Amino acid sequence: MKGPLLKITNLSKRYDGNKIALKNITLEIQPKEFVVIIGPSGAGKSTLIRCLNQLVKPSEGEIIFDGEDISKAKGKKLRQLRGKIGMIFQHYNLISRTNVLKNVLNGKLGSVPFWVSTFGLYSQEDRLQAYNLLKTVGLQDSLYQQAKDLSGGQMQRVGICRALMQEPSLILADEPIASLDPKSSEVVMDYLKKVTEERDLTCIVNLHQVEVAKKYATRIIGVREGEIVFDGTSEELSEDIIKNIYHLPEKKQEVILPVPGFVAEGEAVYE
Ligand SMILES: Nc1ncnc2c1ncn2[C@@H]1O[C@H](COP(=O)(O)OP(=O)(O)OP(=O)(O)O)[C@@H](O)[C@H]1O
Repeated sequence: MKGPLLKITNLSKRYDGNKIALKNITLEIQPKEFVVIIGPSGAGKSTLIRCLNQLVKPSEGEIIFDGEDISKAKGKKLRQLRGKIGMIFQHYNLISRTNVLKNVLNGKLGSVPFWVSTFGLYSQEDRLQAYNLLKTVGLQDSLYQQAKDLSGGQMQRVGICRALMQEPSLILADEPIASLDPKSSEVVMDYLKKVTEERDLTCIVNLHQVEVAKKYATRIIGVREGEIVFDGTSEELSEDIIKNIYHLPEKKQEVILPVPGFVAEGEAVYE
């Protein structure tokens, strides 16, 4: 593909008509990039990722994905574009009382008639594809286990397979390791990086952990208060820049005056 996979121009998001979560974001993402978005809580990372597939409706701006404006797409067109974007969630979003194989096959939902999924009539080819994906992430022995019986790390590996089942060109991962311990986080990130590289996919991941971002990203975007304040490589992300991304404007120190006659709990009163 020639040109960027994503071209975001003047993207803004205002929640409830007033809370500004994104301010005029302009950004291009090239095919095969592994982009990690970092920034403090409330910076707008999730909003940015979710605007890309219209899980959150942008207030202003344009998002050209694969040559088409996804920000204005509706109905069939939107479903078709979303079909090319796999999504991975912090809380996995698996069907807990359904087995691993069926959860992965659900990735096909957008591209098969409803009765195929309702009655579990997936083709042999689809089943084989799901099995091969699960094998890639080391879960070939858990096909018939219910999702609820898996560990968090295993659930997220199923989440990765479900996203890949769509055969997307873009993967969006919204805090994929925020609920995992460091070891499982590493396993999940290793697999995510491996499967996206092997398939030449573009990946955009939101992360809280700067060290993890530096280890995996080909490009890091720092967001602060709805704006991009850094865009560069892991090597370029210096300590000072990290401080700047995570630094919030200093709040005015509130002076708390003692209330006459008030005695705090546990406080001794000396006459
Ligand atoms: N549905 C919503 N309605 C109103 N305000 C929202 C909504 N979702 C997010 N916000 C606000 O928009 C801003 C950006 O939130 P967002 O979740 O995108 O940040 P974030 O960087 O992903 O934070 P975190 O790392 O904590 O998930 C925050 O001030 C948040 O309170």
